[in-house]
Amino acid sequence: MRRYLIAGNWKMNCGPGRTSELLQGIKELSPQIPEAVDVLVCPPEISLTTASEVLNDYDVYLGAQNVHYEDEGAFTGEVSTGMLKEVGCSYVIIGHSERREYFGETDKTVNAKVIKALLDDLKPVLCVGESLAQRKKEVHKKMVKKQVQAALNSVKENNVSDVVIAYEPIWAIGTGETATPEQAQEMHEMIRSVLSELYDEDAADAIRILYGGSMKPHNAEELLSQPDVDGGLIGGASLKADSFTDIINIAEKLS
Ligand SMILES: O=C(CO)COP(=O)(O)O
Repeated sequence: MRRYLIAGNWKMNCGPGRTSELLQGIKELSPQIPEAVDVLVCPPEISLTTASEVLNDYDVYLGAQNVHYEDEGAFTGEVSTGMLKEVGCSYVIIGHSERREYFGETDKTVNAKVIKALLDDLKPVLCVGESLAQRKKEVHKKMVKKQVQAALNSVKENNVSDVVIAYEPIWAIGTGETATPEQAQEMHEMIRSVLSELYDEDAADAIRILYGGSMKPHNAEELLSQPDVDGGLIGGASLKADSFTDIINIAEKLS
């Protein structure tokens, strides 16, 4: 049985001060994280240390939004897996469409980062998803399949269960437009079938596939009810304590 993972991608929002306030707000609204649900927050790098201190022994995982695939060296502006672990991260988002679009992330770098994260015991949240033009041309399944295959190249069956995949149609990110539950399920099912071509059935079955793209309290229930939707990677609605905890509670109700 896959556990729901409700993850907040804060993007370039919340310095240390706001991070502390937002996490305190979440703690107040949800002093006890429901047992059946895993919760993850991914603040900007500059706020990870503060987040780690505020979270302390609160049952919420900490993640970063990016990582480099080398251990150290002359890579201005980058951070390594070791640094992220040192400040308490256990997850890292890799290959978000914004990084692919604005920062030159490619299938090749995404693959190198996924491999490095797994090697160093960080769980990658691997993002895939098609653009509106690709969906209109009806090549979305082909594109997403290719992204999943490329990102998991050389990833072995014995540690693939630590990978989380986030299907995020680019046309639904920050637009208020959400994939319908049927569209989401269709893509998640396709991704799972790609996983079962690469790995045995049990391994493919254990991998969590999150939906991302304008997930809000009002649409979370129908999205999370889909059999292959195992959680959400939430942008805007994760920046408010009440909407984020509402989605956590919806996941608990469905568990
Ligand atoms: O990109 C996303 C999460 O990674 C989704 O962002 P929104 O929830 O703001 O659409």
